[in-house]
Amino acid sequence: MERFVRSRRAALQEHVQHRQEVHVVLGNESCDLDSMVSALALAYYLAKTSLESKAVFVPVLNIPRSEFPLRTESAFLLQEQQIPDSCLIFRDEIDLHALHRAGLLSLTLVDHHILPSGDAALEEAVIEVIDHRPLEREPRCRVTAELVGSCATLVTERIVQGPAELLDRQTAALLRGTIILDCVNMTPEAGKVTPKDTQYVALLESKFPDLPARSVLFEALQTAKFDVSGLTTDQMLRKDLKVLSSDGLVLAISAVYVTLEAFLQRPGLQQDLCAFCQRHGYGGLVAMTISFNERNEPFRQLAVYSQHPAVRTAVCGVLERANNPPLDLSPLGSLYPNICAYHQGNTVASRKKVLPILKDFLRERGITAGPMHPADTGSCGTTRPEPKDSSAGCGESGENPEDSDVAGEAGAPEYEPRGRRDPARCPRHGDALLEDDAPLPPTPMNSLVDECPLDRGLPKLSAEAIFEKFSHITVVRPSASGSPEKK
Ligand SMILES: Nc1ncnc2c1ncn2[C@@H]1O[C@H](COP(=O)(O)OP(=O)(O)OP(=O)(O)OP(=O)(O)O)[C@@H](O)[C@H]1O
Ligand SMILES: [Mn+2]
Ligand SMILES: [Mn+2]
Repeated sequence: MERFVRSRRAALQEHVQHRQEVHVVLGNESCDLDSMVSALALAYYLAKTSLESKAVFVPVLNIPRSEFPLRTESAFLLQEQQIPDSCLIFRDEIDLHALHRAGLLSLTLVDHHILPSGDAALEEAVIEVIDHRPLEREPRCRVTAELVGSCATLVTERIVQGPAELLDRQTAALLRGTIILDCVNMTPEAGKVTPKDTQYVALLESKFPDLPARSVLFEALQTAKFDVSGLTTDQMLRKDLKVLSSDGLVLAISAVYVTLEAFLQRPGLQQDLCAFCQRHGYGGLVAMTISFNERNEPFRQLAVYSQHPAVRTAVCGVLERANNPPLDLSPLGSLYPNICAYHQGNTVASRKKVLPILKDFLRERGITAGPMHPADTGSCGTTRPEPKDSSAGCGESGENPEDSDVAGEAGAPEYEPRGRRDPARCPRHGDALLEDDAPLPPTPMNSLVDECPLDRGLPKLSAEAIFEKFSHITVVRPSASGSPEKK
Protein backbone atom coordinates (compact mmCIF):
# COMPACT_ATOMS: atom_id res chain seq x y z
CA MET A 1 0.00 0.00 0.00
CA GLU A 2 2.75 2.45 0.91
CA ARG A 3 4.56 1.99 -2.41
CA PHE A 4 1.29 2.46 -4.22
CA VAL A 5 0.47 5.70 -2.37
CA ARG A 6 3.97 7.03 -2.93
CA SER A 7 3.72 6.41 -6.68
CA ARG A 8 0.39 8.16 -7.29
CA ARG A 9 1.57 11.71 -7.87
CA ALA A 10 4.13 10.73 -10.53
CA ALA A 11 1.70 8.28 -12.16
CA LEU A 12 -0.99 10.96 -12.31
CA GLN A 13 1.35 13.53 -13.84
CA GLU A 14 2.48 11.07 -16.48
CA HIS A 15 -1.09 10.16 -17.44
CA VAL A 16 -2.23 13.76 -17.64
CA GLN A 17 0.80 14.59 -19.80
CA HIS A 18 0.00 11.72 -22.17
CA ARG A 19 -3.73 12.49 -21.99
CA GLN A 20 -4.50 9.04 -20.63
CA GLU A 21 -7.55 8.15 -18.55
CA VAL A 22 -7.49 8.99 -14.85
CA HIS A 23 -9.73 6.92 -12.57
CA VAL A 24 -10.24 8.84 -9.33
CA VAL A 25 -11.59 7.21 -6.18
CA LEU A 26 -13.13 10.06 -4.17
CA GLY A 27 -14.22 10.15 -0.52
CA ASN A 28 -16.84 12.51 0.87
CA GLU A 29 -16.35 16.18 1.69
CA SER A 30 -16.04 15.69 5.45
CA CYS A 31 -13.03 13.48 4.68
CA ASP A 32 -13.24 11.45 7.85
CA LEU A 33 -11.15 8.31 8.38
CA ASP A 34 -13.76 6.18 6.60
CA SER A 35 -13.57 8.31 3.45
CA MET A 36 -9.78 8.47 3.40
CA VAL A 37 -9.14 4.76 3.99
CA SER A 38 -11.93 3.62 1.67
CA ALA A 39 -10.47 5.77 -1.14
CA LEU A 40 -6.88 4.59 -0.54
CA ALA A 41 -7.76 0.90 -0.24
CA LEU A 42 -10.20 0.74 -3.16
CA ALA A 43 -7.88 2.67 -5.51
CA TYR A 44 -5.09 0.27 -4.54
CA TYR A 45 -7.35 -2.74 -5.23
CA LEU A 46 -8.55 -1.37 -8.59
CA ALA A 47 -4.98 -0.56 -9.67
CA LYS A 48 -3.89 -4.11 -8.90
CA THR A 49 -6.87 -5.90 -10.44
CA SER A 50 -7.92 -3.80 -13.45
CA LEU A 51 -5.03 -5.04 -15.57
CA GLU A 52 -6.86 -4.56 -18.86
CA SER A 53 -7.47 -0.89 -18.08
CA LYS A 54 -4.99 1.75 -19.26
CA ALA A 55 -6.23 4.17 -16.62
CA VAL A 56 -4.20 5.35 -13.67
CA PHE A 57 -6.04 4.80 -10.36
CA VAL A 58 -5.75 7.70 -7.95
CA PRO A 59 -7.28 8.08 -4.46
CA VAL A 60 -8.26 11.71 -3.82
CA LEU A 61 -9.09 13.15 -0.41
CA ASN A 62 -12.00 15.53 -0.91
CA ILE A 63 -10.58 18.44 1.11
CA PRO A 64 -7.78 20.96 0.53
CA ARG A 65 -4.42 19.76 1.88
CA SER A 66 -4.45 22.60 4.42
CA GLU A 67 -7.45 20.99 6.15
CA PHE A 68 -5.77 17.63 6.72
CA PRO A 69 -4.20 18.49 10.11
CA LEU A 70 -7.78 18.89 11.42
CA ARG A 71 -8.43 15.19 10.57
CA THR A 72 -6.47 14.13 13.63
CA GLU A 73 -7.59 10.49 13.65
CA SER A 74 -6.61 10.07 9.97
CA ALA A 75 -3.20 11.66 10.49
CA PHE A 76 -2.68 9.39 13.50
CA LEU A 77 -3.53 6.14 11.69
CA LEU A 78 -1.43 7.00 8.62
CA GLN A 79 1.52 7.86 10.83
CA GLU A 80 1.08 4.60 12.75
CA GLN A 81 1.25 2.77 9.40
CA GLN A 82 4.25 4.84 8.22
CA ILE A 83 2.38 6.21 5.22
CA PRO A 84 3.50 9.82 4.72
CA ASP A 85 0.60 12.24 4.17
CA SER A 86 2.92 14.15 1.80
CA CYS A 87 2.21 11.45 -0.81
CA LEU A 88 -1.54 11.82 -0.59
CA ILE A 89 -3.42 13.75 -3.28
CA PHE A 90 -5.96 16.28 -2.07
CA ARG A 91 -8.86 17.91 -3.87
CA ASP A 92 -6.95 21.15 -4.36
CA GLU A 93 -4.09 19.27 -6.03
CA ILE A 94 -6.03 17.79 -8.94
CA ASP A 95 -8.48 19.54 -11.27
CA LEU A 96 -11.30 17.02 -11.62
CA HIS A 97 -13.43 19.34 -13.71
CA ALA A 98 -10.60 20.00 -16.20
CA LEU A 99 -9.92 16.24 -16.47
CA HIS A 100 -13.61 15.69 -17.06
CA ARG A 101 -13.84 18.39 -19.70
CA ALA A 102 -10.86 16.73 -21.43
CA GLY A 103 -12.79 13.44 -21.38
CA LEU A 104 -10.11 11.78 -19.25
CA LEU A 105 -11.98 11.31 -15.94
CA SER A 106 -13.65 8.24 -14.47
CA LEU A 107 -14.95 8.59 -10.94
CA THR A 108 -15.72 6.10 -8.18
CA LEU A 109 -17.46 7.59 -5.13
CA VAL A 110 -16.81 5.97 -1.75
CA ASP A 111 -18.56 6.75 1.54
CA HIS A 112 -21.09 8.95 -0.29
CA HIS A 113 -23.24 8.81 -3.40
CA ILE A 114 -24.56 12.34 -3.81
CA LEU A 115 -22.23 14.94 -5.26
CA PRO A 116 -22.33 18.45 -3.83
CA SER A 117 -23.96 20.88 -6.25
CA GLY A 118 -20.53 22.36 -7.09
CA ASP A 119 -19.57 18.97 -8.57
CA ALA A 120 -22.80 18.43 -10.51
CA ALA A 121 -20.87 18.47 -13.81
CA LEU A 122 -18.91 15.40 -12.66
CA GLU A 123 -22.03 13.27 -12.29
CA GLU A 124 -21.68 11.78 -15.78
CA ALA A 125 -18.11 10.64 -14.96
CA VAL A 126 -19.28 8.50 -12.01
CA ILE A 127 -18.98 4.82 -12.93
CA GLU A 128 -19.32 3.30 -9.46
CA VAL A 129 -20.59 4.09 -5.98
CA ILE A 130 -19.78 2.28 -2.74
CA ASP A 131 -21.61 3.68 0.26
CA HIS A 132 -23.12 2.73 3.60
CA ARG A 133 -25.87 5.31 3.63
CA PRO A 134 -29.50 4.82 2.54
CA LEU A 135 -29.59 5.52 -1.20
CA GLU A 136 -31.36 8.83 -1.74
CA ARG A 137 -31.60 8.07 -5.43
CA GLU A 138 -30.82 5.07 -7.59
CA PRO A 139 -27.63 6.05 -9.40
CA ARG A 140 -27.27 4.88 -13.00
CA CYS A 141 -23.83 3.36 -12.40
CA ARG A 142 -22.64 0.25 -10.56
CA VAL A 143 -23.76 0.56 -6.92
CA THR A 144 -22.71 -1.23 -3.75
CA ALA A 145 -24.87 0.24 -0.99
CA GLU A 146 -25.43 -1.46 2.34
CA LEU A 147 -26.26 0.05 5.75
CA VAL A 148 -23.19 -1.22 7.55
CA GLY A 149 -21.26 0.67 10.20
CA SER A 150 -18.39 1.61 7.92
CA CYS A 151 -17.80 2.00 4.20
CA ALA A 152 -14.42 0.36 4.87
CA THR A 153 -16.34 -2.87 5.55
CA LEU A 154 -17.74 -2.86 2.01
CA VAL A 155 -14.28 -2.09 0.60
CA THR A 156 -12.79 -4.96 2.61
CA GLU A 157 -15.48 -7.26 1.22
CA ARG A 158 -14.51 -6.21 -2.31
CA ILE A 159 -10.77 -6.62 -1.69
CA VAL A 160 -10.98 -10.11 -0.21
CA GLN A 161 -12.69 -11.24 -3.41
CA GLY A 162 -9.45 -10.44 -5.23
CA PRO A 163 -6.03 -12.09 -5.10
CA ALA A 164 -5.09 -12.95 -1.48
CA GLU A 165 -1.63 -11.35 -1.75
CA LEU A 166 -3.25 -8.02 -2.49
CA LEU A 167 -4.37 -7.59 1.09
CA ASP A 168 -1.13 -6.54 2.76
CA ARG A 169 -0.75 -5.77 6.48
CA GLN A 170 -0.81 -1.99 6.01
CA THR A 171 -4.07 -2.12 4.06
CA ALA A 172 -5.57 -4.51 6.60
CA ALA A 173 -4.51 -2.27 9.50
CA LEU A 174 -6.02 0.82 7.88
CA LEU A 175 -9.31 -0.92 7.10
CA ARG A 176 -9.62 -2.60 10.50
CA GLY A 177 -8.82 0.63 12.39
CA THR A 178 -11.48 2.47 10.41
CA ILE A 179 -14.17 -0.14 11.00
CA ILE A 180 -13.38 -0.29 14.72
CA LEU A 181 -13.62 3.51 15.07
CA ASP A 182 -16.80 3.82 12.98
CA CYS A 183 -18.43 0.97 14.91
CA VAL A 184 -17.33 2.33 18.27
CA ASN A 185 -15.14 -0.65 19.08
CA MET A 186 -17.84 -3.02 17.76
CA THR A 187 -20.12 -2.24 20.75
CA PRO A 188 -23.79 -2.95 19.88
CA GLU A 189 -25.21 -0.25 22.20
CA ALA A 190 -23.57 2.44 20.07
CA GLY A 191 -26.03 1.47 17.34
CA LYS A 192 -23.45 1.37 14.51
CA VAL A 193 -22.01 -2.14 14.18
CA THR A 194 -23.65 -4.76 11.93
CA PRO A 195 -22.84 -8.48 11.53
CA LYS A 196 -20.92 -7.71 8.33
CA ASP A 197 -18.65 -5.22 10.13
CA THR A 198 -17.90 -7.85 12.77
CA GLN A 199 -17.33 -10.52 10.11
CA TYR A 200 -14.71 -8.51 8.23
CA VAL A 201 -12.89 -7.21 11.29
CA ALA A 202 -12.54 -10.86 12.37
CA LEU A 203 -11.37 -11.83 8.90
CA LEU A 204 -8.70 -9.10 8.87
CA GLU A 205 -7.56 -10.24 12.32
CA SER A 206 -7.39 -13.88 11.19
CA LYS A 207 -5.06 -12.86 8.34
CA PHE A 208 -2.93 -10.59 10.52
CA PRO A 209 -3.14 -11.83 14.14
CA ASP A 210 -0.43 -9.45 15.32
CA LEU A 211 -2.52 -6.32 14.76
CA PRO A 212 -2.94 -4.24 17.96
CA ALA A 213 -5.77 -5.12 20.35
CA ARG A 214 -9.12 -3.57 19.39
CA SER A 215 -9.66 -1.57 22.58
CA VAL A 216 -6.11 -0.18 22.50
CA LEU A 217 -6.57 0.87 18.88
CA PHE A 218 -10.07 2.27 19.47
CA GLU A 219 -8.96 4.37 22.46
CA ALA A 220 -6.00 5.75 20.49
CA LEU A 221 -8.17 6.63 17.48
CA GLN A 222 -11.00 8.04 19.63
CA THR A 223 -8.55 10.18 21.57
CA ALA A 224 -7.00 11.44 18.34
CA LYS A 225 -10.44 12.15 16.85
CA PHE A 226 -11.61 14.13 19.86
CA ASP A 227 -8.40 16.09 20.24
CA VAL A 228 -9.51 19.64 19.51
CA SER A 229 -6.87 21.29 21.68
CA GLY A 230 -5.65 24.55 20.24
CA LEU A 231 -8.25 24.67 17.49
CA THR A 232 -10.02 27.94 16.74
CA THR A 233 -13.82 27.88 16.52
CA ASP A 234 -13.54 28.01 12.73
CA GLN A 235 -11.22 24.99 12.75
CA MET A 236 -13.48 23.08 15.15
CA LEU A 237 -16.40 23.64 12.78
CA ARG A 238 -14.39 22.62 9.71
CA LYS A 239 -12.94 19.49 11.33
CA ASP A 240 -15.98 17.35 10.57
CA LEU A 241 -18.21 19.40 8.28
CA LYS A 242 -20.93 18.69 5.74
CA VAL A 243 -22.75 21.31 3.70
CA LEU A 244 -26.24 21.32 2.22
CA SER A 245 -27.40 23.85 -0.32
CA SER A 246 -30.67 24.57 -1.99
CA ASP A 247 -30.25 27.16 -4.69
CA GLY A 248 -28.75 29.88 -2.62
CA LEU A 249 -29.45 28.88 0.96
CA VAL A 250 -26.41 27.00 2.21
CA LEU A 251 -26.43 25.22 5.58
CA ALA A 252 -23.33 23.91 7.33
CA ILE A 253 -23.67 20.87 9.60
CA SER A 254 -20.64 20.38 11.82
CA ALA A 255 -19.91 17.54 14.19
CA VAL A 256 -18.35 19.20 17.24
CA TYR A 257 -16.34 17.14 19.70
CA VAL A 258 -16.87 19.11 22.89
CA THR A 259 -19.88 19.61 25.14
CA LEU A 260 -22.28 22.36 24.16
CA GLU A 261 -21.49 24.07 27.46
CA ALA A 262 -17.83 24.31 26.50
CA PHE A 263 -18.69 25.36 22.96
CA LEU A 264 -21.10 28.11 24.01
CA GLN A 265 -18.64 29.46 26.52
CA ARG A 266 -15.92 30.02 23.97
CA PRO A 267 -15.08 33.72 24.05
CA GLY A 268 -16.54 35.66 21.14
CA LEU A 269 -18.49 32.64 19.95
CA GLN A 270 -21.36 34.37 18.20
CA GLN A 271 -18.99 36.61 16.30
CA ASP A 272 -16.90 33.60 15.36
CA LEU A 273 -19.99 31.78 14.08
CA CYS A 274 -21.00 34.86 12.13
CA ALA A 275 -17.52 35.14 10.60
CA PHE A 276 -17.49 31.38 9.84
CA CYS A 277 -20.81 31.62 7.99
CA GLN A 278 -19.82 34.75 6.14
CA ARG A 279 -16.38 33.43 5.16
CA HIS A 280 -17.86 30.28 3.63
CA GLY A 281 -21.19 31.69 2.44
CA TYR A 282 -23.40 29.74 4.84
CA GLY A 283 -26.88 31.05 5.68
CA GLY A 284 -26.89 29.00 8.88
CA LEU A 285 -25.05 26.37 10.92
CA VAL A 286 -26.21 23.27 12.78
CA ALA A 287 -23.57 22.19 15.31
CA MET A 288 -24.08 18.60 16.54
CA THR A 289 -22.05 17.77 19.62
CA ILE A 290 -21.35 14.36 21.08
CA SER A 291 -19.78 13.98 24.52
CA PHE A 292 -19.56 11.34 27.19
CA ASN A 293 -20.76 11.30 30.79
CA GLU A 294 -18.88 9.92 33.74
CA ARG A 295 -20.06 6.42 32.81
CA ASN A 296 -18.62 7.02 29.34
CA GLU A 297 -22.13 6.96 27.87
CA PRO A 298 -22.61 9.35 24.96
CA PHE A 299 -24.95 12.30 25.06
CA ARG A 300 -25.75 14.63 22.22
CA GLN A 301 -26.61 18.29 22.02
CA LEU A 302 -27.38 20.50 19.08
CA ALA A 303 -27.17 24.21 18.35
CA VAL A 304 -28.70 26.13 15.46
CA TYR A 305 -27.06 29.39 14.49
CA SER A 306 -28.14 31.90 11.90
CA GLN A 307 -28.11 35.63 12.00
CA HIS A 308 -31.31 35.49 9.93
CA PRO A 309 -34.25 34.88 12.30
CA ALA A 310 -36.35 33.38 9.51
CA VAL A 311 -33.67 30.79 8.70
CA ARG A 312 -33.07 30.01 12.38
CA THR A 313 -36.79 29.61 13.10
CA ALA A 314 -37.35 27.41 10.04
CA VAL A 315 -34.39 25.10 10.76
CA CYS A 316 -35.24 24.83 14.47
CA GLY A 317 -38.85 24.07 13.62
CA VAL A 318 -38.03 21.23 11.23
CA LEU A 319 -35.53 19.66 13.65
CA GLU A 320 -37.94 19.95 16.58
CA ARG A 321 -40.72 18.35 14.54
CA ALA A 322 -38.58 15.62 12.98
CA ASN A 323 -40.07 12.17 13.30
CA ASN A 324 -37.91 10.03 11.04
CA PRO A 325 -36.15 9.70 13.37
CA PRO A 326 -37.45 11.93 16.20
CA LEU A 327 -34.49 13.80 17.67
CA ASP A 328 -36.22 14.33 21.02
CA LEU A 329 -34.89 17.87 21.33
CA SER A 330 -35.40 19.72 24.57
CA PRO A 331 -34.59 23.42 24.39
CA LEU A 332 -31.76 24.77 26.46
CA GLY A 333 -31.06 28.40 27.18
CA SER A 334 -28.53 30.21 25.13
CA LEU A 335 -27.71 33.78 25.92
CA TYR A 336 -26.78 34.44 22.34
CA PRO A 337 -29.69 35.92 20.37
CA ASN A 338 -28.77 34.07 17.20
CA ILE A 339 -28.19 30.63 18.70
CA CYS A 340 -30.83 28.08 19.70
CA ALA A 341 -29.45 25.28 21.88
CA TYR A 342 -30.95 21.88 22.58
CA HIS A 343 -30.30 18.66 24.42
CA GLN A 344 -30.84 15.79 21.96
CA GLY A 345 -32.51 12.87 23.67
CA ASN A 346 -32.06 10.50 20.75
CA THR A 347 -28.43 9.54 21.30
CA VAL A 348 -28.15 7.37 18.20
CA ALA A 349 -29.33 10.08 15.79
CA SER A 350 -25.98 11.17 14.40
CA ARG A 351 -25.52 13.53 11.46
CA LYS A 352 -26.21 10.63 9.08
CA LYS A 353 -29.78 10.72 10.36
CA VAL A 354 -30.11 14.51 10.53
CA LEU A 355 -28.81 15.35 7.05
CA PRO A 356 -31.78 13.75 5.21
CA ILE A 357 -34.20 15.68 7.45
CA LEU A 358 -32.56 18.98 6.51
CA LYS A 359 -32.20 17.98 2.85
CA ASP A 360 -35.91 17.17 2.58
CA PHE A 361 -36.75 20.38 4.36
CA LEU A 362 -34.68 22.51 2.00
CA ARG A 363 -36.09 20.72 -0.99
CA GLU A 364 -39.75 20.51 0.03
CA ARG A 365 -40.15 23.90 1.57
CA GLY A 366 -39.23 25.32 -1.82
CA ILE A 367 -36.79 27.64 -0.27
CA THR A 368 -35.51 28.85 -3.55
CA ALA A 369 -33.56 31.37 -1.69
CA GLY A 370 -31.19 33.29 -3.82
CA PRO A 371 -27.67 33.99 -2.57
CA MET A 372 -27.61 35.96 0.64
CA HIS A 373 -26.30 39.26 -0.58
CA PRO A 374 -23.27 40.32 1.42
CA ALA A 375 -25.17 43.48 2.28
CA ASP A 376 -27.60 41.34 4.22
CA THR A 377 -25.01 39.74 6.30
CA GLY A 378 -23.37 42.88 7.53
CA SER A 379 -19.91 42.64 8.90
CA CYS A 380 -18.83 40.62 11.89
CA GLY A 381 -16.64 43.30 13.24
CA THR A 382 -19.39 45.81 13.96
CA THR A 383 -19.60 46.77 17.59
CA ARG A 384 -23.04 48.36 17.30
CA PRO A 385 -25.59 46.43 19.37
CA GLU A 386 -27.46 44.04 17.17
CA PRO A 387 -31.15 44.93 16.63
CA LYS A 388 -33.36 42.24 18.19
CA ASP A 389 -34.76 40.99 14.90
CA SER A 390 -31.54 41.68 13.10
CA SER A 391 -30.92 40.29 9.73
CA ALA A 392 -27.70 42.17 9.40
CA GLY A 393 -24.49 42.53 11.23
CA CYS A 394 -22.69 40.24 13.62
CA GLY A 395 -22.85 42.74 16.39
CA GLU A 396 -21.30 41.99 19.71
CA SER A 397 -24.58 42.30 21.52
CA GLY A 398 -24.81 38.54 21.65
CA GLU A 399 -21.67 38.55 23.69
CA ASN A 400 -23.13 40.75 26.28
CA PRO A 401 -26.13 39.10 28.00
CA GLU A 402 -27.61 42.43 29.08
CA ASP A 403 -28.37 43.15 25.42
CA SER A 404 -30.11 39.95 24.63
CA ASP A 405 -33.75 39.44 25.31
CA VAL A 406 -33.39 36.28 27.29
CA ALA A 407 -30.66 37.54 29.49
CA GLY A 408 -30.84 37.19 33.17
CA GLU A 409 -27.42 36.85 34.62
CA ALA A 410 -24.77 39.34 33.77
CA GLY A 411 -21.25 38.26 33.05
CA ALA A 412 -19.99 35.44 30.91
CA PRO A 413 -22.68 33.66 28.94
CA GLU A 414 -23.94 30.94 31.21
CA TYR A 415 -25.32 27.73 30.00
CA GLU A 416 -28.34 26.35 31.75
CA PRO A 417 -31.77 25.08 30.79
CA ARG A 418 -34.13 28.00 30.75
CA GLY A 419 -37.86 28.13 30.32
CA ARG A 420 -38.50 31.54 28.83
CA ARG A 421 -37.55 31.80 25.18
CA ASP A 422 -38.30 34.30 22.56
CA PRO A 423 -40.49 32.59 19.92
CA ALA A 424 -39.16 35.06 17.38
CA ARG A 425 -35.78 33.44 17.90
CA CYS A 426 -36.41 29.81 18.57
CA PRO A 427 -39.80 28.15 18.01
CA ARG A 428 -41.26 26.26 20.94
CA HIS A 429 -41.90 22.55 20.67
CA GLY A 430 -44.82 21.76 18.40
CA ASP A 431 -44.59 24.85 16.21
CA ALA A 432 -45.08 23.91 12.63
CA LEU A 433 -44.19 25.97 9.64
CA LEU A 434 -46.43 25.89 6.61
CA GLU A 435 -44.96 27.36 3.52
CA ASP A 436 -47.70 28.62 1.26
CA ASP A 437 -45.50 28.27 -1.79
CA ALA A 438 -45.89 25.42 -4.19
CA PRO A 439 -43.16 22.86 -3.45
CA LEU A 440 -40.31 22.41 -5.91
CA PRO A 441 -40.86 19.82 -8.64
CA PRO A 442 -39.44 16.43 -7.52
CA THR A 443 -35.77 15.87 -8.20
CA PRO A 444 -35.36 13.84 -11.39
CA MET A 445 -34.59 10.21 -10.49
CA ASN A 446 -31.05 8.84 -10.86
CA SER A 447 -29.49 12.17 -10.17
CA LEU A 448 -26.32 11.99 -8.07
CA VAL A 449 -26.35 15.67 -7.40
CA ASP A 450 -27.16 17.16 -4.05
CA GLU A 451 -29.96 19.45 -5.11
CA CYS A 452 -32.66 19.29 -7.73
CA PRO A 453 -31.07 20.24 -11.09
CA LEU A 454 -34.33 22.04 -11.83
CA ASP A 455 -33.35 24.40 -9.05
CA ARG A 456 -31.06 26.17 -11.40
CA GLY A 457 -33.95 26.84 -13.73
CA LEU A 458 -35.93 28.54 -11.00
CA PRO A 459 -35.89 32.30 -10.54
CA LYS A 460 -33.06 33.48 -8.36
CA LEU A 461 -34.49 35.35 -5.43
CA SER A 462 -32.78 38.24 -3.78
CA ALA A 463 -32.18 38.19 -0.07
CA GLU A 464 -35.04 40.66 0.37
CA ALA A 465 -37.32 38.24 -1.40
CA ILE A 466 -36.12 35.43 0.86
CA PHE A 467 -37.29 37.25 3.93
CA GLU A 468 -40.45 38.28 2.09
CA LYS A 469 -41.09 34.56 1.43
CA PHE A 470 -40.23 33.61 4.98
CA SER A 471 -42.46 36.38 6.36
CA HIS A 472 -45.39 34.61 4.64
CA ILE A 473 -44.61 31.43 6.52
CA THR A 474 -47.65 30.67 8.60
CA VAL A 475 -46.89 29.33 12.01
CA VAL A 476 -49.43 26.68 12.88
CA ARG A 477 -49.78 25.94 16.57
CA PRO A 478 -51.90 22.95 17.50
CA SER A 479 -54.93 24.40 19.34
CA ALA A 480 -56.22 22.91 22.59
CA SER A 481 -58.57 20.75 20.50
CA GLY A 482 -55.51 19.46 18.67
CA SER A 483 -56.62 20.91 15.33
CA PRO A 484 -54.05 23.26 13.85
CA GLU A 485 -55.08 26.87 13.96
CA LYS A 486 -53.26 29.50 11.97
CA LYS A 487 -51.68 32.15 14.05
N1 LIG B 1 -21.95 5.32 21.70
C1 LIG B 1 -20.73 5.85 21.50
N2 LIG B 1 -19.74 5.62 22.38
C2 LIG B 1 -18.51 6.13 22.19
N3 LIG B 1 -18.17 6.89 21.13
C3 LIG B 1 -19.13 7.14 20.24
C4 LIG B 1 -20.45 6.65 20.36
N4 LIG B 1 -21.18 7.08 19.28
C5 LIG B 1 -20.32 7.81 18.53
N5 LIG B 1 -19.11 7.86 19.11
C6 LIG B 1 -17.92 8.56 18.65
O1 LIG B 1 -18.32 9.81 18.12
C7 LIG B 1 -17.86 9.92 16.77
C8 LIG B 1 -18.97 10.59 15.98
O2 LIG B 1 -20.01 9.66 15.97
P1 LIG B 1 -21.44 10.08 15.39
O3 LIG B 1 -21.77 11.46 15.80
O4 LIG B 1 -22.37 8.99 15.78
O5 LIG B 1 -21.29 10.16 13.85
P2 LIG B 1 -20.47 9.27 12.81
O6 LIG B 1 -19.25 10.02 12.49
O7 LIG B 1 -20.36 7.89 13.31
O8 LIG B 1 -21.39 9.23 11.58
P3 LIG B 1 -22.15 10.48 11.00
O9 LIG B 1 -23.57 10.36 11.36
O10 LIG B 1 -21.44 11.71 11.41
O11 LIG B 1 -22.04 10.24 9.48
P4 LIG B 1 -20.94 10.88 8.54
O12 LIG B 1 -21.59 12.14 8.09
O13 LIG B 1 -19.74 11.07 9.42
O14 LIG B 1 -20.72 9.86 7.49
C9 LIG B 1 -17.64 8.50 16.29
O15 LIG B 1 -16.61 8.48 15.31
C10 LIG B 1 -17.20 7.79 17.54
O16 LIG B 1 -15.82 7.99 17.69
MN1 LIG C 1 -18.67 6.48 6.52
MN1 LIG D 1 -19.20 11.56 11.24
